[in-house]
Amino acid sequence: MMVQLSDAVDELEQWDRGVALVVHGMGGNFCAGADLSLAREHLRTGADGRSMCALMSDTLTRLRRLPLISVAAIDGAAIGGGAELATSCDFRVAGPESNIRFVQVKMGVSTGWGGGARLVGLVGRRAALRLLAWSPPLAADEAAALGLVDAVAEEEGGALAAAREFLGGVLTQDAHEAVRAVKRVVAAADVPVSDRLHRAEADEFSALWGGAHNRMALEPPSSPRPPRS
Ligand SMILES: CC[C@H](C(=O)O)C(=O)SCCNC(=O)CCNC(=O)[C@H](O)C(C)(C)COP(=O)(O)OP(=O)(O)OC[C@H]1O[C@@H](n2cnc3c(N)ncnc32)[C@H](O)[C@@H]1OP(=O)(O)O
Repeated sequence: MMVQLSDAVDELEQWDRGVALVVHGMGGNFCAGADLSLAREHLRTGADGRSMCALMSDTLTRLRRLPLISVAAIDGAAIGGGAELATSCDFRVAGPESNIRFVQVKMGVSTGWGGGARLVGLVGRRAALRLLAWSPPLAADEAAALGLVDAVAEEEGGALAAAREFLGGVLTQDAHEAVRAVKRVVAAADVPVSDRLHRAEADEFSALWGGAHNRMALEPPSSPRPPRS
């Protein structure tokens, strides 16, 4: 999935007539983060963790810098890397029963895909630290109150339709080139800072990935693991 996402962003970078993008999940959840089976079997060391961060940080940064207005349509769970993916979009629209949870600390790591730095930008320093260090499951209305979610759909399963509605004004006006231009202007504003922060975040992640706490947290649920809350 990570490679597919990167390939999808490659394609979107070539889409010169587009103006908007909605990122959504399938099967009732937005995204459950990294594939835990893959991580258990094939991503065992800090060096593996660094490679994963390099790919995902690059992919999500490129997604964020596309000259398209991007909206994450969040029904169900956006967990771990899924929460980081949600922060890489320009806006988030969530179902009323959705939850966003940064479980990284429970997994024995920090954020590593640039989501920590983006979260500070979205909700501020104190709220970001609370969401990252305590890992509470964040309900849609609380996420909206923090400014992490921009609109809450009327019913669960309705995030995709609500995201389309959210984008309505941008899609109907005859100013595609101008919208792409303002998105490029906004995206350029955070380039030097975000590149430096994402490297530091990947360093923190890879120093912890593959460590004892992380290995235990990656075990299947039947095995002993540290409590999540
Ligand atoms: C690189 C680290 C990165 C980070 O934190 O930065 C990560 O993303 S680590 C991954 C963090 N994600 C999780 O810990 C997700 C754990 N899963 C859940 O909380 C739930 O499964 C949930 C809320 C996504 C869905 O719950 P629901 O009740 O709807 O379904 P099930 O729990 O029965 O799950 C169905 C099926 O999917 C498998 N599953 C879920 N998440 C993952 C995952 N991340 N990787 C691989 N497989 C996953 C789950 O085991 C079930 O499989 P089954 O064979 O049917 O038992």
